Order: sequence, then C-alpha cells, then structure tokens
Amino acid sequence: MIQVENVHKSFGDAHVLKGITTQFEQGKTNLVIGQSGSGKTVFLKCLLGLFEPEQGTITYNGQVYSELTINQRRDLRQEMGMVFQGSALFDSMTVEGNVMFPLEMFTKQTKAEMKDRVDFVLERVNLVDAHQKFPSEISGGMKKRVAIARAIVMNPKYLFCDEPNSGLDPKTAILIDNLIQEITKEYNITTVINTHDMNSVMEIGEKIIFLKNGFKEWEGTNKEIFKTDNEAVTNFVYSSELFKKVRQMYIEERN
Ligand SMILES: Nc1ncnc2c1ncn2[C@@H]1O[C@H](COP(=O)(O)OP(=O)(O)OP(=O)(O)O)[C@@H](O)[C@H]1O
Repeated sequence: MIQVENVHKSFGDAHVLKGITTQFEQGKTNLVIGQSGSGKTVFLKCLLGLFEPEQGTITYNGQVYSELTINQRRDLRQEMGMVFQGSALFDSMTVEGNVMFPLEMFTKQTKAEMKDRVDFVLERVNLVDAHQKFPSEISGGMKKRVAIARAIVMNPKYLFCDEPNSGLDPKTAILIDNLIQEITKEYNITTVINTHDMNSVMEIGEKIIFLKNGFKEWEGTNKEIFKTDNEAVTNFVYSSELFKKVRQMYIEERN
C-alpha cells in the first residue's frame, strides 16, 4: 500500500502539486487521470522517488520515504517496477537482454538463475518466441509486453506505468490493460497507472484519482465515475459523445 499525505511539489514559482492526499491499495489497479498539465507525471515521479515533495509524506507499506536512509531508499527503489511511455527498451539489446538487465544490475544471481527468471516472466506476458529479437523487430504491443516483463522481473511490490497504452490500437490496448491488471492481482502488487485512455478508466479503474490544476479534484471507482455529479470529472471523462451515451445507458440500466 502507498499512502500519500498532503503532498506539495513546486518548481520555482510553479506550484504543481497542491496538497495531494490519497492511498493506493495492494492488488488493485489504481489510475491517475486528468488533463494535460494537471500534474500526473510529476505525481508519478514523486511516487517513484525521483522528485522529493517539499511538503507532505509518501509512505510505502509503512516506510515513510523522507525518513529513509540512502541505503533504505535504494532498497525501496529495487522494489519498484516502471513501465515507461513508449516502452523505453534498449535498442541494441535483445528482448532477453532487456529483461535480464535489472537482474544483472541489481542481483548476484548466476546466469542460469537469471535465464530461468527471464524465461518465466516472458512466458507470463505471453512472449515465448521473441527472446533473441531486437526491439526494432517486434510490434508496439510486443514492446509493451517486454517492458512489463522487465518491470516485474525483480518481483516488485510497486508497479508504476506511464501511459502504458499510448500508441497501441484499441484491441491491443485492452490486452495490455488486462495483463497489467492480472499481474497486479496475481503478485499482489500496488500498481499506479497514469492514463488518458477512457477505456482503461472503464475497464480496470478499481481506484481512480482525478487531478485538476495540481489538486485532487475527485477519487472513486470505475462504477462511481459513471454516477458522479462532479462537473469537472464528467466534462473530462465524458467529453466524447460516445462516452456520454455509454454513461446514459449505464444510468438508465440501473434505474
Ligand atoms: N522538471 C520540471 N521543471 C519545471 N516544471 C515542470 C517540471 N516537470 C513538470 N513541470 C510542470 O508541471 C506541470 C505539470 O506537468 P506534468 O508533466 O506533470 O503534467 P501531466 O498531467 O503529466 O501532462 P501530460 O498528460 O501532458 O503528460 C506543467 O506545467 C509542467 O510544465
């Protein structure tokens, strides 16, 4: 579980995060949504420990980040997996090399142990024949699977994903969403996903926080987001006619 308490982050005069308080539970897919510039990436970087808030606390399974020593922070960092926007694979390495990289960097496992673990996670993301391929030789959806395999290879307690669906067709996007949700449940990970994808909100938004101008404007589940009267949320989520109709149908069905 991650608990966020009154987090503020500024850059010079720009006050980007303005007192965010929320919590993200283990085994759940937690989504952060909001317009461009609302502070989602800055917030995710705070959760990753890349930015330190000037006020407020972030607590990981009871460990308050600001109270940790450098060594404890390094250990915590190794419990975090990250899926970057655009996958961020190393082009000069094979799929296997990309996934093995964190093990080589941070563990003392033998080559055989690392190979076993890489085989296991690649199989888990349904990539069995791609070990020796280079990123340029595989599709965008496969790259995301490699990025997910790399993010979970160290058996993380926390998984952060920045726009995991960007650049994917809708069907592949849903498969990737489902894969992240399955892995989150299977390994009881605390997962936080930044997304613009309204399909993700509807499908896997077990907990959603909506940021607006650096404030947490709303939070709830994908079921609650259908019913909310919060104008900022409905204007953002139901900006398309299609989603307006979906919402209307959902509400009528329940009345
Ligand atoms: N390192 C930085 N230095 C100064 N300002 C920054 C820095 N990083 C982000 N900002 C500012 O913080 C604000 C929020 O940016 P952020 O990238 O978090 O938005 P976002 O919600 O992730 O947007 P998008 O959906 O477009 O990715 C922006 O005004 C941005 O210019």
